[in-house]
Amino acid sequence: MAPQAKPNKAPKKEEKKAAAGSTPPAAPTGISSQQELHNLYTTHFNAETDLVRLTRLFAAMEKGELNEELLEECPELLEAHQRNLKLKYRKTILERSAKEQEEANAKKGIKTTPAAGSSKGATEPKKAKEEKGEQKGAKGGDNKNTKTYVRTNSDFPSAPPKAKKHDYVIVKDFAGSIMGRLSDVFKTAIKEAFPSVSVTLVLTEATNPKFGDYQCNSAMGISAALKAQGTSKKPSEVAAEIVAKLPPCPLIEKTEIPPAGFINVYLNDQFIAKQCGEISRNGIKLPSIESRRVIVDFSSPNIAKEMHVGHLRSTIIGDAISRLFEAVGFDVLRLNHIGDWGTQFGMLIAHLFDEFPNFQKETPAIGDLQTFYKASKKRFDEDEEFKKRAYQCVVKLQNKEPEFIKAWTSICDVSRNSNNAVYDKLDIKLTERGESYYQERMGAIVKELTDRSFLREEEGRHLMFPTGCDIPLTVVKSDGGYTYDTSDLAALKNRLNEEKGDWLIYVVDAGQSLHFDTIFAAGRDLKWYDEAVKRVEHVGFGLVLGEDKKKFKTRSGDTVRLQDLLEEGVKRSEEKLKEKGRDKEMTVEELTTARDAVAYGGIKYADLSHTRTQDYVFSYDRMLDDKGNTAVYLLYAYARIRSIVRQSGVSEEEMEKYAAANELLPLGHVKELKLAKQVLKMSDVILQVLDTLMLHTLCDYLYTLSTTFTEFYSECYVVEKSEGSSKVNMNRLLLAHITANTMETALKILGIRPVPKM
Ligand SMILES: NC(=[NH2+])NCCC[C@H](N)C(=O)O
Repeated sequence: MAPQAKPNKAPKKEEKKAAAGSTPPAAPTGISSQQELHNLYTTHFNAETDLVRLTRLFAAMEKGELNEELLEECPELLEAHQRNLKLKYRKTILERSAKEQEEANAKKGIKTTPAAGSSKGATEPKKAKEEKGEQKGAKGGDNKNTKTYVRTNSDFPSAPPKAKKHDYVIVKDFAGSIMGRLSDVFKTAIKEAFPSVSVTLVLTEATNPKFGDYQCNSAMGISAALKAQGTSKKPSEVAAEIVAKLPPCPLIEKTEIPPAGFINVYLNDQFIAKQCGEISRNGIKLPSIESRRVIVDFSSPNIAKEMHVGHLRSTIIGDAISRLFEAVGFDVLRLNHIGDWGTQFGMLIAHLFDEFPNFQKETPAIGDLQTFYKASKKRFDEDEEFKKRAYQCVVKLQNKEPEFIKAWTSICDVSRNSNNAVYDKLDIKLTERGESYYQERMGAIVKELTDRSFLREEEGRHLMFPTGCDIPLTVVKSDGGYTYDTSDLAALKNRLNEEKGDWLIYVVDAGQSLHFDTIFAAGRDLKWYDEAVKRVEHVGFGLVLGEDKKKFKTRSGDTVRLQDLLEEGVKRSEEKLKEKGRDKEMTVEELTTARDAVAYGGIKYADLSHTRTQDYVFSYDRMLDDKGNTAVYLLYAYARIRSIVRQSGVSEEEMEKYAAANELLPLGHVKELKLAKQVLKMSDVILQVLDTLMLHTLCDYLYTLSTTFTEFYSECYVVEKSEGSSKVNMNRLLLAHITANTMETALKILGIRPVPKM
């Protein structure tokens, strides 16, 4: 966050050191133990220093102005503060999921004690909306090919709790979505069999092949709902009645009802053969979803401060989310909301004038911006005259005086260049739209809030208190300046109204969840958007930790430069490949491609394969391990499948010909079927990730896909050799081919470059 105001400035580090380290007054003579007294004085003196420090922190805390910089003076408090933010974040998530559970139970007729903070009023609108959704689904159902299917969270009960309402991700065409098609028939059957009860469909993948491929677990809920209506029916009876009403469905081979009342669903082999045939003819088809204009705010580092690992997480996650949206045909605007405005530019500009007086004529050779920042900060803290000049620079910059704009641009350019180097390496595309972009718009926001009486003045500051939020937004500071809150209000309105975003996403560390909750609450209070129509959400993530489980830092305790981190990854990845003797089998270009794919893919995958909301430990050794759920493993697995296909000697054209001539890809071996079913799950995984924005689900899927391939390949020959002659099993070859294609699609969504040779 670009600090825009620093009212209760922390004392200079040097001052602090001097105070704590100065010699205590000499002890009076005549005391038995001089040393003891000396110690006492020292303790007292240190306690007093501590007291001053804590009082200052306390005062800031009371004003709600505690920031990380101030907290750095007290590491314990800083840690507690961060823990507190995280706990608050988790609490919100838990409360929301409790509320959802309560709503689901209410629908099933199960009574629960209301969760804290939930009310009747809160559950009702959702229900009404769901009913509206159902109607929409029924209406769209008239047209066979373009069904409108309104998904609700409960279609994927295994999904993590939701943060926001998701009812408006509308699937137009199921393409390969097995879950979608099964939901459709089960919903129809339930509605027909039990028109009086409204329950949410519970459909899951079977956890064990003993229970079939999928399971419908709605009978228990319906049985409970019927009981509440005065009818007694065992879940197994309910299940039987549902099954009796199932419309004919080519997907289903058979169903089974164990005594507990589950409905086990077995997929039809013909259907699998048909789907696989279609994929081998037409390629992987992802479900088609009603197009959305999505705005993804990610990466968003601050100028003048090096991009750090937190920004790296945002960059990797935000890019993968954007790629996912692009893959399903959304209109995506990738925004880099960089911190390029604020009072810190005063000291940077003043320093630039001194260090590079010629900056207007030639590009200043600032080199490392972090060093430049540190130097100017030191002067700012130590030199009153410089500080005064820095403030004047801020005013002149704000007045848009050309010389100052030029200086600001030069500084931004340096930062931009070093960030772009990182983006280029990682194949990341972003549109830069930093805080400065909202300058004029912030004025308009303040006017709107004032005119509509949303601001309250307190000690010269203009605050907004959004409904249900503990901490107000500081819209105007006492010195008349704007804050991070103001720019985010302006950005929110701009993205909703001017950019016409249907879905706004902010990929920012979980520590800022309070900030975003408050901003979004303000947007709703101001009626800028309706939650039922637009999805606006903070996609938070945990910290990056070092192998010591502490915040990721260099040995000397500095922030790790991303350039260095990437370089180190490349170095280690090359060493790894050489260790395996790959350099002897590949050309120099092939080795470089593989090296970079492993290094950058490894870094991305290590991040994406961890549950987003949790902290994760950054470890080169782990990410470059070729065993387990890692990018290296997947890249090897992928290259191996491609090589199996290549070595069969069957060309792409021959495969295409075969696929065109055979509508079905008949598969009989259990391992063939297992692999085919895993391939066919891709669409459902995509839909699930669209709902949750939890990319580790896609990683898990990929990993299972490649281990399933290994199982298949160890039992099923693609090329059968007997007595000098060899015969290619074309169905298996095509199955291998579509497995590799599926992997490629998924890897690309994750932003990982698949390489045909490793
Ligand atoms: N719209 C936003 N606030 N986006 C995120 C900005 C992140 C901010 N620059 C930081 O480094 O913490």
